[in-house]
Amino acid sequence: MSDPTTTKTCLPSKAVAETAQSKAAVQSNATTEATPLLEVRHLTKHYPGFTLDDITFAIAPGRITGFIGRNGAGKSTTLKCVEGAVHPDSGTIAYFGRPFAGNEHFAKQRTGFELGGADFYRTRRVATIADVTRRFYDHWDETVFARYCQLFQLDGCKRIMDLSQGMRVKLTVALALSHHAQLLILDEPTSGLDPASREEVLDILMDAAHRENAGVLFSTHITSDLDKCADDILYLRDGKLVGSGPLAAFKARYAVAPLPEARAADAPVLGLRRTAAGDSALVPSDAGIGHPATLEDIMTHLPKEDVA
Ligand SMILES: Nc1ncnc2c1ncn2[C@@H]1O[C@H](COP(=O)(O)OP(=O)(O)OP(=O)(O)O)[C@@H](O)[C@H]1O
Repeated sequence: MSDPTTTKTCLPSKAVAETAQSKAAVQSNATTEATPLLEVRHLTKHYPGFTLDDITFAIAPGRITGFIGRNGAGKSTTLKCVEGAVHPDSGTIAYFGRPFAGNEHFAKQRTGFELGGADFYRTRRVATIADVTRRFYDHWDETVFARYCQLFQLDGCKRIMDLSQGMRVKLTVALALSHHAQLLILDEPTSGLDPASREEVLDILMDAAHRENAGVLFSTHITSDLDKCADDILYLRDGKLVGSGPLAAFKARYAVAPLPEARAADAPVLGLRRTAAGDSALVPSDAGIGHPATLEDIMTHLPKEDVA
């Protein structure tokens, strides 16, 4: 890779000089393998007409968790509660073994959030956003940020409102990754990206997890994102967690068969999908019929009550 200092940015030279905080310093605070980076227990949030209902999960070091669910399932509400932007009605949130309440600064120094915040600063320039962000983080690494600016071709002189949607996503991912976070929490980081850029972002998340031992939690509607890189899955439906744990084990629970075959075998029909070839049914894999379900199959076979 070429010299990152040649990246086209408007970054103040003083900030550039404040380069290379020691990663070891961050990792000296690292938790043990046994301690989840993030532990959410019984999280509940009520809105009129919607309840995020008793959500419990944990994020471990070195693993990527894909957070999926249909529009309005409650993914962003969950992530905003975890970030502290929304106050839950009940439940507990702990980062690195410490309760979030009372330890927010500790948690945020070690966590990279990408929850769409850059959109609030539409008239500001990329370099200004970077400047504000670097002041907050004790372990901000200018070299890393410059490298991402170069990789993503981010122009520091541009205003947020003048960036494409994809460039905004790349900026927020770059900001999240530039302070040696041990945990990354990203809301739809690949939305609006072209396929090549999506691959770049996913590769970066995989590097963070598998080389740096960071934990990653990210929401997406793109099931191929998860097929590419997720170790674990959280599946929300109507505010309830209906699936969690290793992705392979989750998928192995399901099979897909033509509806008549499912009926003939007296298999429980968990979901239905209308196709040109006829109705297809999502069934438990131990029914012994059909073919293994893909994640896309599981997501697109609607619960029977939603189809009726
Ligand atoms: N501030 C709010 N006030 C009232 N209702 C809200 C608020 N924020 C979210 N909701 C509601 O909570 C529900 C879940 O929304 P949320 O944005 O968490 O879903 P999501 O899974 O992230 O959806 P999408 O995939 O479309 O982004 C929706 O019914 C939404 O209207």
